[in-house]
Amino acid sequence: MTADRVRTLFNRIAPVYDQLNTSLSLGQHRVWKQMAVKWSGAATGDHCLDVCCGSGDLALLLADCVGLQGHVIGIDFAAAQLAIAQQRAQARYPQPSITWQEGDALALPFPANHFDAATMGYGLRNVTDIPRSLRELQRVLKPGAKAAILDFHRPSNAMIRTLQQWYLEAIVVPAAQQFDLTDEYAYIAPSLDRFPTGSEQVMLARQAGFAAATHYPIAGGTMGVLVVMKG
Ligand SMILES: C/C(=C\Cc1cc(O)c2ccccc2c1O)CCC[C@H](C)CCC[C@H](C)CCCC(C)C
Ligand SMILES: C[S@@+](CC[C@H](N)C(=O)[O-])C[C@H]1O[C@@H](n2cnc3c(N)ncnc32)[C@H](O)[C@@H]1O
Repeated sequence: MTADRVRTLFNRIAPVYDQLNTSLSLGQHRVWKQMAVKWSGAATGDHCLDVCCGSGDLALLLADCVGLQGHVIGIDFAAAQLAIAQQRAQARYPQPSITWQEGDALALPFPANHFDAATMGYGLRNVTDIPRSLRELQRVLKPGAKAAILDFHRPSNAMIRTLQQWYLEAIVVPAAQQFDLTDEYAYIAPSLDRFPTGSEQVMLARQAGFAAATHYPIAGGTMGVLVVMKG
């Protein structure tokens, strides 16, 4: 799938993206995102980056960590997703210290060695060049800084893999049908088939220049968090 088609897909699903995530994961996606933010090491006063921020879930959680003394930049190339993120942030008091920026994860508009921590939630599987995205993430982190990359993947356990595929086919795609988004949500399954396993992600992270990389399976192995650190 080309970058333009990915952008179009996420612009199209933006109005119902959050509500479907919540209903389809029974609210668990918030827990998985909180885990990723915790593992990023973001702390009070930090300057953090949320890559492929979408409607802003992880950026808003990062902002809670860094407080008003810190700052978070959420970057995404789907304007409709960023508009939702902006609305959600503006509904908060006090206004979180976040900048929403339209941009490409494959060419981050930031200097090298700039961020204290970063997150990427369900974004790495959707970029068109995973090694380049990892190299960009490594470039913009400060030495010693970490990033937590949360995403789905195919579990190694055959029974859980079958259950995951059943859930996607029998629950997720039919649920999207009510919003005429069947094709958009049917994209998830083949995207999982193409996505590297946990150990492959670790190898890709090391090849991208990260000094350390560990993959933590969560949600019964249907997802995972790749925690990387810049040397
Ligand atoms: C926040 C979640 C998914 C984000 C997401 C990621 C994508 O790449 C998409 C692509 C196209 C359309 C939508 C998305 C998208 O929303 C996770 C929660 C929502 C999931 C759709 C729920 C699916 C649950 C998993 C398949 C795990 C099943 C567990 C099994 C029953 C053991
Ligand atoms: C599944 S959403 C994840 C959104 C959010 N991180 C979350 O956890 O809900 C994937 C996001 O990645 C964005 N995306 C995909 N490829 C991108 C790229 N090359 N540059 C910037 N954003 C990209 C899409 O526009 C979409 O908003």
